[in-house]
Amino acid sequence: MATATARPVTLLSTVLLMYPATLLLGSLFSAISPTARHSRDLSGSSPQPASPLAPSLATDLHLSESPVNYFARKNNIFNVYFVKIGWLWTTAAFVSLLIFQPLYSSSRRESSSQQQARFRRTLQAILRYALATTVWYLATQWFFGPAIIDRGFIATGGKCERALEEVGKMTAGQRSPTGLETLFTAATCKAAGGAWRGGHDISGHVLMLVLATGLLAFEAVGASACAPACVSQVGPTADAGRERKASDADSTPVINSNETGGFARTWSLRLVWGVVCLGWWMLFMTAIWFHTWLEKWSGLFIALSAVYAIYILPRRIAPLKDVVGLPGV
Ligand SMILES: CCCCCCCCCCCCCCCC(=O)SCCNC(=O)CCNC(=O)[C@H](O)C(C)(C)COP(=O)(O)O
Ligand SMILES: Nc1ncnc2c1ncn2[C@@H]1O[C@H](COP(=O)(O)O)[C@@H](OP(=O)(O)O)[C@H]1O
Repeated sequence: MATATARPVTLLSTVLLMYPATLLLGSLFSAISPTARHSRDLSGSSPQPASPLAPSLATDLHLSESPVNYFARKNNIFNVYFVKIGWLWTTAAFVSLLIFQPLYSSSRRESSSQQQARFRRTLQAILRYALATTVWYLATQWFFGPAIIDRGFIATGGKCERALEEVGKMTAGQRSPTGLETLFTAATCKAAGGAWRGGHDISGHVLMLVLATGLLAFEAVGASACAPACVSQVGPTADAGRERKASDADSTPVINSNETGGFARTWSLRLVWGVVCLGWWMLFMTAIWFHTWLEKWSGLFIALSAVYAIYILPRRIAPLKDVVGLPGV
């Protein structure tokens, strides 16, 4: 058992390297692509120096207003309907695994110990999802007030520029607006027409996309690895499946439900891998068009640490494994 889990640790850690590789590739593309260079030329009026190491292309260069590339627009359809509600897609894909993968739900007859094992496995999968969700939520949505990303931004000297000016004008002579900046989050700042500038703005896109694709990929690989064994266990449904092959004419309700199960199983995996692939593509786009190197890498660092802690560390630390489990085991 020890060797069975030890080998994948190295393999899985290596697979995680595809994330930094994606950011590197994106930054490289951004540096050498004539289109990206053209974007930088257009932004000559930007207050920020434009280089792959300098603050944000799209965030500061207003690519959403004069986009050269479709994916450099903040309002591109994939950003609006996929990334901006990315955790909803992640949740839907994850839930589809729980419902349709035989690892978690099975129509075959089981002993009570098998049922208990399945129940425990499902709870552990939900716990892994809850841990990843908590990281996402605290980092990007709420952390006893503004999210960690927003707090980090303000702590490193960032502020809501235009909005502060407005508030400053309104309250001139009455009270200092300086303290107000801590009241803002990136979302409220932008909603108030302000510009979120100055500090270290950890990329929420990178953080969420790495966390979501990591979570789904590990869970899908685990569920797929088990699928053949889970489905081919001897049992009434499995027997029916074999009969189905022998005689197509002899369809029974059990056989149909088996077929429906296979269809749902396949499509739930397709949904998961679809979300993972699109997530990776949008990560690549963020790497090319948005943020500074450091902001992308800090987003990556937080997300990869979480993925490592949830999916790889338990392979090394047995008590942790007993609690969160491993996908497919
Ligand atoms: C101390 C203990 C605290 C415990 C906290 C527990 C938190 C549990 C939260 C439970 C929420 C579960 C929600 C699950 C269902 C959903 O997914 S609904 C949410 C749908 N919303 C999204 O998917 C939003 C995703 N978008 C973002 O996160 C951001 O837009 C972004 C991608 C990070 C980018 O942000 P920008 O503003 O564009 O920079
Ligand atoms: N791949 C992508 N496609 C479109 N917009 C992106 C993007 N990656 C980042 N952005 C935009 O860049 C800004 C900073 O993103 P983040 O900090 O989450 O990485 C956000 O702008 P808005 O907040 O104005 O929508 C976000 O929508």
